[in-house]
Amino acid sequence: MNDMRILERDVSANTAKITARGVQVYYGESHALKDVDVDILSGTVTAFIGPSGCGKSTFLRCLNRMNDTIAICKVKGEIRLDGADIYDKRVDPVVLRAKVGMVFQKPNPFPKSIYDNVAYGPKIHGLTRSKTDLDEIVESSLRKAALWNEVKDRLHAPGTGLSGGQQQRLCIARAIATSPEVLLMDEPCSALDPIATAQVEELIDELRSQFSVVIVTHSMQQAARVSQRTAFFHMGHLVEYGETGQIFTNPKDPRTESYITGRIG
Ligand SMILES: Nc1ncnc2c1ncn2[C@@H]1O[C@H](COP(=O)(O)OP(=O)(O)OP(=O)(O)O)[C@@H](O)[C@H]1O
Repeated sequence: MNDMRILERDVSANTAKITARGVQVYYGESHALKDVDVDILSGTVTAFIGPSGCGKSTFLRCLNRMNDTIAICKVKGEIRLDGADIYDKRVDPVVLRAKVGMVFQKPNPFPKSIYDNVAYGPKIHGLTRSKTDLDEIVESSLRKAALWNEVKDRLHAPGTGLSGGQQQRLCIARAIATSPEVLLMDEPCSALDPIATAQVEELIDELRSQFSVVIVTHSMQQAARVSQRTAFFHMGHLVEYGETGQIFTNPKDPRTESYITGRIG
C-alpha cells in the first residue's frame, strides 16, 4: 500500500448527514445485507469497499431508494437524512433522488443534447423560473463537473457524442444540477481510462466541500486517494467503518486486513 496517498484530513467535526440503523435487505428469500449501522458524515467522501457481491451497491442504492425499483427487493431498518426517515410513506422517492443524486458505473447520458442532459432535472423539479436561470444552472453544473471548457461551444451537440470520461463528467453535472446534498457514485471510474479517472477523482475531492459523497469502488488505491472514511463490507455485513488511514494501515478486524492485503477478494 506504499503507493497510496492516504488523506488524513480531520473530518471528526463533521456531523452525520445520513444515519442508517439495523438495515436489512432481502432479494426474495436471499438476505443480502445484514444489520448495517452507519453514519455518513457531511463534507466527507466515504468509500464502500469489499469483495464482489458483498452488498456495497445494494447498500448504496438504499440511500436514495433506488432499490424501490427492484420488485423483489425489500429494505428493513431505518435510514435518515438530516434526521428525517427517507422510507416514510410521505417521502416522494423522485424528490429524494434529487437530494441524494446518483452517478452510475457506466456513463449513461440521456439521448439529448449536452445542455438538455443537465437542464432536465432542474426543469422537472421546477427549480428555475426563467431561461436565464436555467442557463446559469447548466453552466455552473458543467463548471463544477470540470467539463464547461470542453463543451461550452457545443452545448447543443448530443451528450452521447462525448468521450467516455466526458460523458461521466456530464452525468456528474446532471446529478449536481438539482443541488443535491449527497452524491452517490457506484464505481464511477470503472469504465474510464487513467486520465479520465484522475479527472473524476480530482472532481470528487472538490465536490465534497458542497456535498457528502459516497463512492463504491473496487480499487483500494482509489478509496485511499479520494475518501476520508471507509466502510468495508463482507458477505452482507458492514465489518469495519472508520477513518480511511486507519482502515488501510491499522484495520481492527482480521477480515478487513485480509481484504486490504489481498488475501480475500
Ligand atoms: N437485482 C437483484 N436481484 C437479486 N439479487 C441481487 C440483485 N442485486 C444484487 N443482488 C444480490 O445481492 C448481493 C449483493 O450484491 P451487490 O451488487 O450489492 O454487491 P456488490 O458488493 O456491489 O458487488 P460488486 O462489487 O460485484 O458490484 C449479491 O449476492 C447479489 O447477487
